[in-house]
Amino acid sequence: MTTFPYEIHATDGAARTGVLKTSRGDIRTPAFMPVGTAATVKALYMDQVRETGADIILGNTYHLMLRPGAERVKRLGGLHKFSTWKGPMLTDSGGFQVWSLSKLRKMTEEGVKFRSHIDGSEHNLTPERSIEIQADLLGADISMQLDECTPFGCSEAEARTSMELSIRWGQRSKAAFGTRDSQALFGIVQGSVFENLRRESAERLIETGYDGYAIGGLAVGEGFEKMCDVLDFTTPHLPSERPRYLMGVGKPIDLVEAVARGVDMFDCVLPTRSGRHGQAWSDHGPINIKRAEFAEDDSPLNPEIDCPASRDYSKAYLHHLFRSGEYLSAMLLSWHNIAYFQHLTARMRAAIAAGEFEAFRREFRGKWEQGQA
Ligand SMILES: CC1(C)O[C@H]2[C@@H](O1)[C@@]1(COC(C)(C)O1)O[C@@H]2CNc1nc2cc3nc(N)[nH]c(=O)c3cc2[nH]1
Repeated sequence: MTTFPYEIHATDGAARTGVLKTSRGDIRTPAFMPVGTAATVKALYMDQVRETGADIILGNTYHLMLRPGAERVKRLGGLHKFSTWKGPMLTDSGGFQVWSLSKLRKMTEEGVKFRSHIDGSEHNLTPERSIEIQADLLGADISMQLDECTPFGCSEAEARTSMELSIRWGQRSKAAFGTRDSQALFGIVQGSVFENLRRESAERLIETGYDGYAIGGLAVGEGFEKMCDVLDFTTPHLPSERPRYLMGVGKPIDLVEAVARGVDMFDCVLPTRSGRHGQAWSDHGPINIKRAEFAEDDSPLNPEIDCPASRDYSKAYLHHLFRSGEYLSAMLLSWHNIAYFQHLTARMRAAIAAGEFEAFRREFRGKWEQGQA
C-alpha cells in the first residue's frame, strides 16, 4: 500500500498543521473539503472553488453510481476530467448515503442491496464494488472503505456488531484496493459513543493498515457535547503520523473544537446547502440574509475574506436577490460560505504554526457564544 506522505509542520497541544502530499497536489491541513456530491460543488464553478483556497473536494459513490453511472463517468475520462476539478478528490464509499437516502435496502454480510431513490432501480453495493467504483471508475485520489455508519442511540451490543462488520468490510475493501502507486485508502472508525468500542475499532483498523483514518458514526444527531466526548477518547488511539478525517462535520465551532482534539480533515454540506437557503456563516454563527434587517444594510458579508461574494456585494443586494428568487442568490451565498470555511481553516493553520491555537480557540468561542446569545 503506497501511502501519501503526510508532513506535520507544527503541533500546538493536540492540534496539528501540515501537508498531505498527493499526486494531484498538496492538501494543507487542517483542511475543509467542499462537498461535490453529483460531480459539482452546487452553484459554484470549479475555478471559484479553487480560488476559495480549497485543495480537495469530496465526491459520492452513491450519487454517481446511480446517475450518471460509474461506468459512464469512466468512459468520459473519470471524475476529474468529467467535472474539470484538477486537484485531489476524496470519495465517500456509499454506505452512509444508502442509509440516509435510499428507502428500500437489505443488509447482508456480502453488502447492501438497495433501490435507487431516483428511479427505483435495484443496486448491490459490496466492499469490492465500492472500491471498483471509487478507485477504478471515478478515479478518486482517496477512497473510503465501505462501512456501516452505526445509527446514534443504538445499544452497545448493536454498536459492536456494526463496528465488527465495518472492520470486516474494511479488510475486504483493502484487499480489493490492493497496492496502488498514486491512490490512497482510508479506514473508518466506528463504535458509536462507546469508548471501548472506539478504541477497539481504531486498534483493529491499524492492524489492517490504511493511509488515513476517518472517524465515522458522528454528525448523526448525537449533538456537540457527545461528539467532543467521542473525539476525546478516539483520536488519541489513531496513528499521529497519518491524517485523521472527521466525516460530515460540521459547523464552524465543530471544526475548531475538533482541530483542538487532533482532527485534520473535514467535509460537510452545510456551507452550500445552507447558502442556498439564505444562511451566511461567520465566526458569530449564521445570519439569514432574507431577514428584513438586511434590506438596507449596504455592508458586505465579510471584507476580510478575499472572495468577491464576501467583499464586493452588499447584504441589501443579497437580501434583494433572495427575496426575488434570483439564481445569483444561491450562487453568491454558497460561494461566500465555502470561502468562509476555507478562511477559517487557513486561520487555524496559521495559529497552530505560530503556537497560538489556544488563543485563537478562546477568541473564536467568545465570538461564537456572543453570536448565539
Ligand atoms: C444526509 C446528509 C445529506 O448528509 C449530511 C447531512 O445530511 C447531515 C444531516 O444533518 C447534519 C449533521 C447537518 O448533516 O448529516 C450528514 C453529515 N453527517 C455525516 N456524514 C457522514 C458520512 C459518513 N460516511 C461514511 N462512509 N461513514 C460514516 O460513518 C459517515 C458518517 C457521517 N456523518
